[in-house]
Amino acid sequence: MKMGTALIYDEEMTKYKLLWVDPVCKIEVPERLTVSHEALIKTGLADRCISVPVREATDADILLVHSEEYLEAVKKTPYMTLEDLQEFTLQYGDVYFHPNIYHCAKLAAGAALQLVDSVMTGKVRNGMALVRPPGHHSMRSAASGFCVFNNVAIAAQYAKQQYGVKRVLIVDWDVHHGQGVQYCFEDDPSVLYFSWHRYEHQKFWPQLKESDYNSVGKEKGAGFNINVPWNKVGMKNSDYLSVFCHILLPVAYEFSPDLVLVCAGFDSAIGDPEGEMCASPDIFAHLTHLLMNLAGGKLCAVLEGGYNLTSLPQSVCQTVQTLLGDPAPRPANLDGPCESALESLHCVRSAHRQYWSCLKHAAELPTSDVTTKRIKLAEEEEDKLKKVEEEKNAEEEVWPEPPKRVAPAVRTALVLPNDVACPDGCKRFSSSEDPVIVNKLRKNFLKDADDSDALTSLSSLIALVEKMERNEICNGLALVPDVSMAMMCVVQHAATALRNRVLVVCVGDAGVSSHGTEDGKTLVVQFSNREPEEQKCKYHISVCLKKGCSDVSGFAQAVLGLLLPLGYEYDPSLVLLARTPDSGLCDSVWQQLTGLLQGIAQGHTLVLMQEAETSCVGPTASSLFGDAAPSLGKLHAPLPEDVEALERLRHRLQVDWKLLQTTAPETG
Ligand SMILES: NCCCNCCCCCC(=O)CS
Ligand SMILES: [Zn+2]
Repeated sequence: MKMGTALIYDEEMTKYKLLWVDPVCKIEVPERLTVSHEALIKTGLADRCISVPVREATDADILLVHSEEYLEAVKKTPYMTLEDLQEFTLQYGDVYFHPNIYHCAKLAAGAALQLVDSVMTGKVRNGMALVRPPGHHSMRSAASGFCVFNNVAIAAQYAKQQYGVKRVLIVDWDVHHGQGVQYCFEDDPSVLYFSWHRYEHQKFWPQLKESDYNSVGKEKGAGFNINVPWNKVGMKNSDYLSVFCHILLPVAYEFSPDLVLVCAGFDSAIGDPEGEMCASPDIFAHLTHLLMNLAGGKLCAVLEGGYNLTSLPQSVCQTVQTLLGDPAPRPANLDGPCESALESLHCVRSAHRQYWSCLKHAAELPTSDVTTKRIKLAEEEEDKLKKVEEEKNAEEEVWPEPPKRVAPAVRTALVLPNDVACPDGCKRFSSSEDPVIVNKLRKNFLKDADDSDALTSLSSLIALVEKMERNEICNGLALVPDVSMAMMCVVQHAATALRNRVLVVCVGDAGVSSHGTEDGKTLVVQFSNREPEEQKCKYHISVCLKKGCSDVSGFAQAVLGLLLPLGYEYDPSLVLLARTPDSGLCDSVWQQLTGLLQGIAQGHTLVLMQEAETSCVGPTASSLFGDAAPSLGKLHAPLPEDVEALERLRHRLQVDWKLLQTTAPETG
């Protein structure tokens, strides 16, 4: 039941601008919206979306967050002279007013509400609103940071009030701290606010103590406010993905939101004069993908910041193309988080370990804050030297255009025994018996070479892999007589034919061939409840969970905090996902796994299942076809021994796999 993606845009929101000289505000220009919308049109993405009109937020909508006196004051601005507008602006910081900005601010908030309506009524699955003025800095009775009304905070309150939404997750990937959102929900356990932001030990705007990692929320809201401070500029894709895998996703799955709102600011992308970060626009394809299996796929992205008129439209397109379900591009060389990011990651995880069972075993804060101080002093020295350097070249950054993301003609192909029905939307696949393949199979694999249906399914499987390699088919599912044999067959074929690496994810106790793990052509990650004999090597990883995969939260944390980082760092061209009937995995967890893994290898996921598991064909096919996986519901605490085992395993593997690191290496 793949539903569409809403796109909300109205050119009226381009009709206000800065009317006087103000070096801080001059970057917030109407062109931000026009270049973004034009890029969506030029790339054909706009036409694939469902266009939803804006509306004006009503007074009642705005009063969900803001005070009457503030609203009444802003209402007067359309009638002000230029001098009055400048006078009025002076009472706030880093923001400007214009005769038409009140109108546009109502449209920006109204656009977010239209998006919530479209998603909550099931008219669309997800969507994006291109708006200005942005919202996440505005507070109950104050404008701030180019923001007038807090679009996303209003949308969250509206969703709770109008649709009885119990839990809202707000992900703020803008490079600034949305202090307005934090203040609005800091004592509210029904709204989990996550923000990363340039901080530089409180030296960066808005220079608030409460933007640091130890602001975790207040009273009942303690634990429901997560701040990830970036204490250096130049953060890259690895830093962003690490924080998603080791902080946001584990907590988000434990929280199990009914709705996800994104403060989609793109000033966290390379080239932006505000953020001065180095993450490439395609990272937003992955950030979006990683959120799309939460809340049954109900995701509303609302534009916040983004001031580089080249990286902004690129990032917007990457986000919308992922919302539409197109496969994400392969993440370019993820070389692990930097030391400063690891510091922040460590501090955030330890500040929140008392609130979230998935973080229970996170390492303590570095005991001697001497260490932290020493690191800080060293950093400050280093930064002073680099500062001049950075100021100069923030604007001169160059980066490659994000790679084209072509969705194959066929999305999902199934290799099924003739008596098993093919779910609608998917394509039944059987290969012409290619004699070359058949003979090779006969020779290498088949015990009794005349086992014709094994031969048929294996040769179809190989043919399917070749079509995936040629990007003619995106992903596939095969019901096979013998999962282990099929796995070995695909791995051996891939090792020779495919230019690239294969990630083998095995759920359950199928015998897994270690072929290709010695030279890294294959990475095997096996989940089971059997204690592994000594860990074989860097490319053959056994994850032992007490109750195997039947413990939802233990398995979920293993997938989010271990499998995903490994998969992203390994960056294979094919993901082989095999399950055996003994796996004990329930459908919804299996669908989450199948959904999440499609962010890797440009979505080339090949699922292998035992022929007997026909009941799992439907759920698997729907996930491969791009439907959001059903929510897992609130996760209870994983078994302590599982969390400890995962921490030990991660600690041991992080030497080889940098995306598994969660603490800064002990400084000497
Ligand atoms: N060059 C660095 C100086 C700091 N400028 C901060 C101005 C407010 C930015 C608000 C914003 O971008 C909303 S997303
Ligand atoms: Zn921003």
